[in-house]
Amino acid sequence: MTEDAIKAVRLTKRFGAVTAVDAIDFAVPRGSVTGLLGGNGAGKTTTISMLLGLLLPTEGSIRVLGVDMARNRHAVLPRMNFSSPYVELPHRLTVKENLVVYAHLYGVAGVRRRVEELAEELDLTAFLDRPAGSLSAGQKTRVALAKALLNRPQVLLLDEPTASLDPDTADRLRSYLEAYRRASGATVLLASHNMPEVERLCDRVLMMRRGHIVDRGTPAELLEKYGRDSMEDVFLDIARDRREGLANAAE
Ligand SMILES: Nc1ncnc2c1ncn2[C@@H]1O[C@H](COP(=O)(O)OP(=O)(O)OP(=O)(O)O)[C@@H](O)[C@H]1O
Repeated sequence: MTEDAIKAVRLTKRFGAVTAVDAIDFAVPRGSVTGLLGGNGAGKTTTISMLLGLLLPTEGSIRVLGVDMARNRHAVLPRMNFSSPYVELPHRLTVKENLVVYAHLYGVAGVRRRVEELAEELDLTAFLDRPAGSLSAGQKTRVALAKALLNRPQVLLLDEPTASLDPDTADRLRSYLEAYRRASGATVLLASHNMPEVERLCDRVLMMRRGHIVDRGTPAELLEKYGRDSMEDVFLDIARDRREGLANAAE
């Protein structure tokens, strides 16, 4: 059994003349929380979409939990899930109806109990019977995370999991994700622009720029490498390609 929950080799996606993801290699170790970072348009969402099988790679391969996604993704999709602010739940269904429908789609055992459990844990009970379309952005984000956890995924892909949450709710959600990871041993790949979140949650990060992975390591390794005190500054150095400049200045 491979140690890596996700392994991508020469993964590439082109949209016509645009190469959104350019022959990237990376591995996400089992049980890790790995941050996928990069500025707007770096290729994070495209990468996550390929990992989920929502977009077909132009070239390259992906293995998730040892399964080749090109050949056999249906063997592994039930053990995965994702949350993204870009995916809307059906608006007219209530929150509870949405969660029940998705739970059935995912083949969850004990649907009502699982929905109640998540509603309690993610503080959704006050609006379970409201149409999903009537929720605030922050409430939608929590419902989307509940949807992503219905099947207790072993591989969880999160695109901006705390976008549009107030600091208190975001903090509680991060604690919840940490507890979920500890209890389940799940692997998490997290795209985020929130660097304090990355420092708190991620064991390691992959830094993307213009379709390439331009650096990687643990947050501590990157802080040391760039001589910075915060991941925010490391992010800016990498996004603006300042490392060589810094290295030259140090010489
Ligand atoms: N369907 C598409 N057709 C054409 N170009 C696309 C398409 N999807 C993404 N792109 C382009 O691919 C590049 C990578 O986009 P992607 O959404 O993966 O970036 P991202 O890192 O997730 O950015 P953000 O932080 O802004 O969400 C961008 O240049 C984008 O315009």
